[in-house]
Amino acid sequence: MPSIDSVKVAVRVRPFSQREKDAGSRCVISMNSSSTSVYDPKNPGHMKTFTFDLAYWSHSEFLKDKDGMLVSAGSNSRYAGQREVFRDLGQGVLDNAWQGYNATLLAYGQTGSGKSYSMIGYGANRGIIPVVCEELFKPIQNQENKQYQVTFSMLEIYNEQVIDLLSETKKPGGLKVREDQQQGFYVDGLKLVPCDSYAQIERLMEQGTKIRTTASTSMNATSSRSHMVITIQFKQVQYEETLFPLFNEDITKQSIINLVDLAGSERQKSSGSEGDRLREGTRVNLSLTTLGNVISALAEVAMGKKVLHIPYRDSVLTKLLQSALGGNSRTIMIAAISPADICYEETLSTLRYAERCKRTKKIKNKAVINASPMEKHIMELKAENDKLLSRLTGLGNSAKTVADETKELRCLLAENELRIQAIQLTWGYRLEEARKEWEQQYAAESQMMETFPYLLNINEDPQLSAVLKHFIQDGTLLFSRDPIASILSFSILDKHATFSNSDGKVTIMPWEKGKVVVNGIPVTVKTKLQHMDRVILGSNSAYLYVGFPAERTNEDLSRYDYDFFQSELAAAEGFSVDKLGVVNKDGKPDPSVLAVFHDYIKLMPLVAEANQMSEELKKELKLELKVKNLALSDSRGYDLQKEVTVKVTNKKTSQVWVWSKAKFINRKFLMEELYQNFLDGADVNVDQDSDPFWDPVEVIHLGSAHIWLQSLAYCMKLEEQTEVLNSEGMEEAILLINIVPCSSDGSRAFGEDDIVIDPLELLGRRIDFQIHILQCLGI
Ligand SMILES: Nc1ncnc2c1ncn2[C@@H]1O[C@H](COP(=O)(O)OP(=O)(O)OP(=O)(O)O)[C@@H](O)[C@H]1O
Repeated sequence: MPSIDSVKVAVRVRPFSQREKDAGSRCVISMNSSSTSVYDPKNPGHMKTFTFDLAYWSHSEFLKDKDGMLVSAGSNSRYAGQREVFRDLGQGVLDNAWQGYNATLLAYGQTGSGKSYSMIGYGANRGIIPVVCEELFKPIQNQENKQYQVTFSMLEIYNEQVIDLLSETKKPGGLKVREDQQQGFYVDGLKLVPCDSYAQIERLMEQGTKIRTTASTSMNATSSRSHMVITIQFKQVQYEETLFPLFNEDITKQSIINLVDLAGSERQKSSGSEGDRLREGTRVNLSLTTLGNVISALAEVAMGKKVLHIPYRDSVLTKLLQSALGGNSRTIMIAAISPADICYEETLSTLRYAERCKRTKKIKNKAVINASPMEKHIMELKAENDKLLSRLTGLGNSAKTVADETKELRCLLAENELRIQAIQLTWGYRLEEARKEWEQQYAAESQMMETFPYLLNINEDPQLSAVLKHFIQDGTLLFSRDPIASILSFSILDKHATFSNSDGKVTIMPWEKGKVVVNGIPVTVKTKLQHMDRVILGSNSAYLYVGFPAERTNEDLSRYDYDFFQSELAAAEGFSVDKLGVVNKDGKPDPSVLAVFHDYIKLMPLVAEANQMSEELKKELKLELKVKNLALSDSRGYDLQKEVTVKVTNKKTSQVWVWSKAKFINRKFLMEELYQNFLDGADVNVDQDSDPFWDPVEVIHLGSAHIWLQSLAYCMKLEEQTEVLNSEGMEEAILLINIVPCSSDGSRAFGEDDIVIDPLELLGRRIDFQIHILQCLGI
């Protein structure tokens, strides 16, 4: 009997991050039973309320217990920890699996909103995936007369390519998604590893995370741009005593559990970049956009509208999740949100997305108890043997022809029995092989760690940090793009740097043009490394150097996170919180200054990568981060006094334009797409209108400045002045000018140190200046 079930939606709000705390963020979320309200920080009276199946308050009222678990602080606390979330959502997935139903769990939300925390977890706070896997094996160990077959697979979808996270061999272009009448869509060649214990799954997840980290570095992307799909196939096999031993096995149920950690949702439309003409064209995350379209179409169906086409086939993710979304699976979505006012727009869009999912509830997926193709095959063979047996029994022994037929039937019977045996043997054999493989890998790494110094990768995504180790064995290690060295990284040159390990010392020697930074300082000569040195190779590959075992103490490696590396680099380049100035009465930096600082260090590696891509693609551009002073209160009502922008200079024509942070991030995705095509050998000659590096719309050439006299309601503020040589070799000034409305009394809303230029003054000098208007606020 098919069971009718629906899509379940839960929302979870996390605690403030350090950045949000530093920036003095306010919480804009409140929860009451299953309803979640979000307040507009710019218009506090305005509130929007959503109702989902479940709402988890994980923002406050918690404490850390002795094992490091976050638990509720007292009996009145509303805090929902990992245990509560598992109880409501994970347990259901498990129960489904035991009953033979498919189940799918999706986590949706902007980068850093807590998707991985809920799905995978951090340290003692284990998420749904590990607990589901562990719990799955518990009853298994206590049962007799039953065999349970669990296979595990882990894949990543990045830019519509499927990467097998359990396979060391990387297929160019990724694995293919194919369609089969019976199975639907499946990934051809995906490694399905048989498992018989939770420990094994834990190791596989570790291994998968390593490959994910390598892939994320080589593809020049953080994990927040890829979807991770873990699939567990769970098969229950019952043994029954029968007269014929080979017919003992009876496969009862099979369930497929998909656990999906989706890419950061803000990538759908990099908010704040709406005005950008290139935004619509972005295919940065086709899968996430298509998922939204599929959900919308399903929601329309649910509302009784006629929908001719549900676009499952438009992306890899929706192909793989087709049955989960509209068919044979029970589906749960967790919408992860940040509590902070600065994330208001993203939070609202996450909740709207979740609301659309909720509407698809009415679709009522038809969950059906499954039988696998292999089981079907065994059943067919058994059925055939049943027939052969009854024919055999019906035959007498007398006539010769009958004797011949009997012989033939017995042969067929034996053949089928052997086939059944082969299928059944495969499982045990595969299980043993898989176990041997991971044991070997584990032993090899442990031994290396006890012998050699190594480089530990540091990633922006905490899930992917400190998972890769590059051992520096006796002799030399060449860091290169060579895949054999398993260091495939963007902006790492064919010959980048050489590490040498001799006489108990490790040194690094950059090759010509190979960018190497140690502890924030660029190095060009052979340099000795000390235990815990921070090494950045190329534009953005960060590693912590862990010295010889004798040098190690019990230091806390987690202190050297990605932000630490970037802050150190920024400080070495002369940028620090102190330099930004603004302090409060208590002498502490103003939260807005901290926010600008965090933005700056977050954008630094991205700008370095963009410059690297520009160089390789011969775009002749120079990108630089600039901290811009905003008016104390500007037309957008921002109370920030500073903002980070990216200034782009065309080195050939000296044209200059400035991108907002959001626009730069959006453009950077598009640059990466172009760069990936370049790496794949495709033609990357695009016209200027579709060139993500180029931004002619933003550059307004004023042949003369007199147009500004038409409206004296605006003032111009000189941001920066650059002297350049024009095509005739004459010195020319480029003024970066910010235009803001004058306040009503005619005074200008600028800080004391700002140079405010009068349009009239410009008019007098129009012949001497080529003027690029960079931002026209409020116009
Ligand atoms: N419920 C929670 N309780 C405590 N800390 C949390 C919670 N949710 C998230 N965090 C913390 O917030 C940070 C960001 O969370 P997480 O890595 O899960 O985000 P994400 O949405 O998966 O981001 P990405 O898209 O980059 O993978 C982490 O440091 C995590 O420990």
